[in-house]
Amino acid sequence: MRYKERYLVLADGSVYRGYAFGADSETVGEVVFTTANVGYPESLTDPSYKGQILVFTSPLIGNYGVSKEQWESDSIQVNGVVIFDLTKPSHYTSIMSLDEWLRNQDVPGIFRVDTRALTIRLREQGVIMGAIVDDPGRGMSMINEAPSYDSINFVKLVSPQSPITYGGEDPCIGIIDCGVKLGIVRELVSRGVEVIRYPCLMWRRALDECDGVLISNGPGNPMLLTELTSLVDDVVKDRKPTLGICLGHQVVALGMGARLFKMRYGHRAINKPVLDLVRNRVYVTTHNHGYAVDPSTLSGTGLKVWAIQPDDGTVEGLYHEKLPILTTQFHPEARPGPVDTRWIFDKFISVVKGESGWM
Ligand SMILES: NC(=O)CC[C@H](N)C(=O)O
Repeated sequence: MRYKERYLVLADGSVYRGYAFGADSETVGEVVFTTANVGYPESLTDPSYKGQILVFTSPLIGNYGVSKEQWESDSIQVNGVVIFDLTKPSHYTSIMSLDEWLRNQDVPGIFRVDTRALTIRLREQGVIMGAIVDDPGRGMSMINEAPSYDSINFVKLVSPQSPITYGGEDPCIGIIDCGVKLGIVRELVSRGVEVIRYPCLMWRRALDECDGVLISNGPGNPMLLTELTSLVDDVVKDRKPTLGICLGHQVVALGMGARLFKMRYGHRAINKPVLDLVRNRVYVTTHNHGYAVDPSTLSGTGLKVWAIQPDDGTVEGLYHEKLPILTTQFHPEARPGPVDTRWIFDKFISVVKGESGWM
């Protein structure tokens, strides 16, 4: 089979040549990379990647195909996919190839890109807008016409329209769903509790109806979510046990008065060490974020750092001195990734039941 040529054009004018796979369409998005060497179905369906073109640094992607249990939402969420080598799948659970899946879901991919050169570019100069196109001449005008990634409220696009209930026993956990990964829902459901996902602007109902709330992960620039600061005010007022994951961690920090910043190229990986400063332990964790909390702005917020990323010192976890609030910048549900931090869900439920405190 002959593949047609396709191009990844970056906003700085650089052009990477490759071949087309997936949908026969073109796209624009923020170009980011993940170093995860497995878990491509989970990453591609993670709503936190909405609006981004995802580059896999691992050279072989697609070798075990796609199966439904791996999906973190009901569709592919990335705008486009960049890989080095595309292979035919071989796995007993696979129902289709990566190529077919992207085609079915109208998501374009490009393979045989020099992903090492591209990743060095993104690491050194930072993430950047880009386009996957068949005609490289069109790339720059598409990028110029598209709104920049940082200016779009993607949470609105991935938050559910109405509550979704999963059966279970007391206590009830309300997920304030800014684009929750199904892995987080599964972690809670598997512990036998009642779980309700609420549209993220319906937090008042979540706080009224549930015993504890989880503010979920989600896509885009958290600094645009100013309406969610009222959610944090209500969490403070109600004193309900709260867990914030990734975007949820950023929303809590923002609502408490801390500031956030955009990282040069973020953390997207399944093997990032996180140092637990309270327990003096290191966990290997899953990450997908491009923004982080500025630790110099935490004084006076009541928030304290309990975990950091030892390579660059980024804040990885916060807790409140007086209120039952804990947050993680990393993903305790993993999906994909190691399960070192699943205990956070056990702890959350015991805090909600009043059996222990967070720390
Ligand atoms: N996984 C997430 O929740 C990502 C949060 C936010 N969109 C960021 O990139 O930092």
